[in-house]
Amino acid sequence: GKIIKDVMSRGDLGIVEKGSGKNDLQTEADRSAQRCIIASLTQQYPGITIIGEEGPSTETDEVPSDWLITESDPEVLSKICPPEYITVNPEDIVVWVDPLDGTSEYTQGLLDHVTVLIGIAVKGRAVGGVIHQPYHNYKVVEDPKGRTLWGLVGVGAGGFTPVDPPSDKFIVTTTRSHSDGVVVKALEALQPDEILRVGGAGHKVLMLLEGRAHAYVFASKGCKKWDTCAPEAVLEALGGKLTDIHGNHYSYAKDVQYPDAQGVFGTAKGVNHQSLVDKLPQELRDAFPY
Ligand SMILES: Nc1ncnc2c1ncn2[C@@H]1O[C@H](COP(=O)(O)O)[C@@H](O)[C@H]1OP(=O)(O)O
Ligand SMILES: [Mg+2]
Ligand SMILES: [Mg+2]
Ligand SMILES: [Mg+2]
Repeated sequence: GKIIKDVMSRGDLGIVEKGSGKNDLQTEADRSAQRCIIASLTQQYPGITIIGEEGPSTETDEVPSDWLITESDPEVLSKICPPEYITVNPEDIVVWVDPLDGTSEYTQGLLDHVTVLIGIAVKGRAVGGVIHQPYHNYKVVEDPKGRTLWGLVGVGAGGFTPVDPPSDKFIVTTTRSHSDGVVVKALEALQPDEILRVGGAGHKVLMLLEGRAHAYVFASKGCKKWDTCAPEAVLEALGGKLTDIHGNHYSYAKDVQYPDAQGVFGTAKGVNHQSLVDKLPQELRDAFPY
């Protein structure tokens, strides 16, 4: 988070177009935050698989020593770890890193849409996640400290206070920078009272966790495994659900294809996920085959 803020305050974002479609940018903040996270995790956990959005690191990728994070969150360490995670083999663990989610919005100054996502998959299932929001409350406080949410399926979550969505209306959140005709068709099928178009997969799941929307619906193949692993784990640790638009969980095993090719469908705790999925017309679902 600090690296992301430092790049922004220096003013030269170093934007590169990744060229794989519209609004697919990378900045110096994406590159540096990924080097920090991957170097820190690799040093502490050499036996696991770590996959980052900005590609594999190179041998020349020395990071400054003060970028190597070694401390742990005492709140998390005070919890009792479920036995299935204690005995898990490092080979069965994949960590999916999105060093900066919401890059488009970052370059446009919509800073609270930005999150840092670190998702932990065990045997292909997204079970652990950290969502760091470096600019949380930046419009209200002068020098925002940011906040860090975490969740582990079977343990719970922390770093924030969950809120239930309102019961008198139905609010859906979706993309603001990667929309198209199919994305809109899916929203229309759900007949929401309100649509909140905001950036970032992490940020949209925050909207579900804080009761600002009931569902996150993106009928498009633009998201990738690092966008959804951490958000899925935190959401599900608190009783929500995140799947593809057919209602099936993605695998986050090390050999999967990166795109979330069947879209994203997330719901807050207490929302009937399957009955919302069932509202999508068959012809729309047919556009997202396995
Ligand atoms: N077409 C796309 N090309 C590249 N990235 C995408 C695309 N669609 C979604 N994403 C990624 O998923 C996130 C959520 O999408 P959206 O904000 O449109 O709802 C984006 O911030 C972006 O992650 P990132 O910013 O990490 O590259
Ligand atoms: Mg990106
Ligand atoms: Mg992302
Ligand atoms: Mg990213």
